[in-house]
Amino acid sequence: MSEAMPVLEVRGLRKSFGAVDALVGAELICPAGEVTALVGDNGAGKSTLIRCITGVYPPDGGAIAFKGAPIGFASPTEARALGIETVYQDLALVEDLTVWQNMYLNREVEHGIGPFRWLDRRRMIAETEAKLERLLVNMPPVRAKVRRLSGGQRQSIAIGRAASWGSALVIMDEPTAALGVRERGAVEALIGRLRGEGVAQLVISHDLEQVMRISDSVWVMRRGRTIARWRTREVDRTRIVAAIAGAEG
Ligand SMILES: Nc1ncnc2c1ncn2[C@@H]1O[C@H](COP(=O)(O)OP(=O)(O)OP(=O)(O)O)[C@@H](O)[C@H]1O
Repeated sequence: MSEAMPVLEVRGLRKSFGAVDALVGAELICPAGEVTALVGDNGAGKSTLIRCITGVYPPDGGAIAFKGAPIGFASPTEARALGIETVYQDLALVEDLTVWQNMYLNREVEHGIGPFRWLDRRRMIAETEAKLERLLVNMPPVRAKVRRLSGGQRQSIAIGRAASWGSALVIMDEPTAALGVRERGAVEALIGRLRGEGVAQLVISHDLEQVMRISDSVWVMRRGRTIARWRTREVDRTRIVAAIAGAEG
């Protein structure tokens, strides 16, 4: 399908919850520098697939390879350590903290040795500015509390944070579902910029217009299975809709 190096490759993934077979043969390839769209009806298995990739759920069968090496993530921490970051719909930002504090949440930089340690506030502020300025069009003040930011700014901060930590793969669950047209445009621009930097991005979206605008390939899931995959430029919306509904594949 693609000439680019696959950062992530999923083969025949299976996962059941009791009697519910959530995944019965999921496939996925996410190449570097590409936006891979994952689509499918409610309950198709998209979230379960992402949770298996990121170590939240152990799969029952199948294989996941990251940069060509097989992985069996035991925890989300391991996935993060390898460079897989996920932006969930709730964004995991702390409203009462500033932009820079959110950027360094659980990754605080300290000065000094032994008991004589303190947070290197100045460095964290400067680095947040440097990292986000490169990616964001309308950069909010890094000292502003997240509570005061617009929905689009929050989403951009969450994606920017995910991308800033040397991530090879950024996974986004409905990144613009709650946004207006302009804010959606800003987030899509950010996704475009990350693509230019060689980051592999996996985007779950119900918005097929958006899928056509931003993705390089589209993977369709239905009832736990990958049933279709295309290069985006070689498919149209009608065919994707038909596949989601089960008329194809
Ligand atoms: N923790 C769980 N326990 C039991 N069943 C689950 C669990 N998580 C998901 N399922 C079931 O697995 C199937 C796949 O669900 P999943 O959430 O992965 O679909 P989805 O494609 O992400 O849907 P949506 O677009 O609504 O988020 C569904 O039948 C769902 O009810």
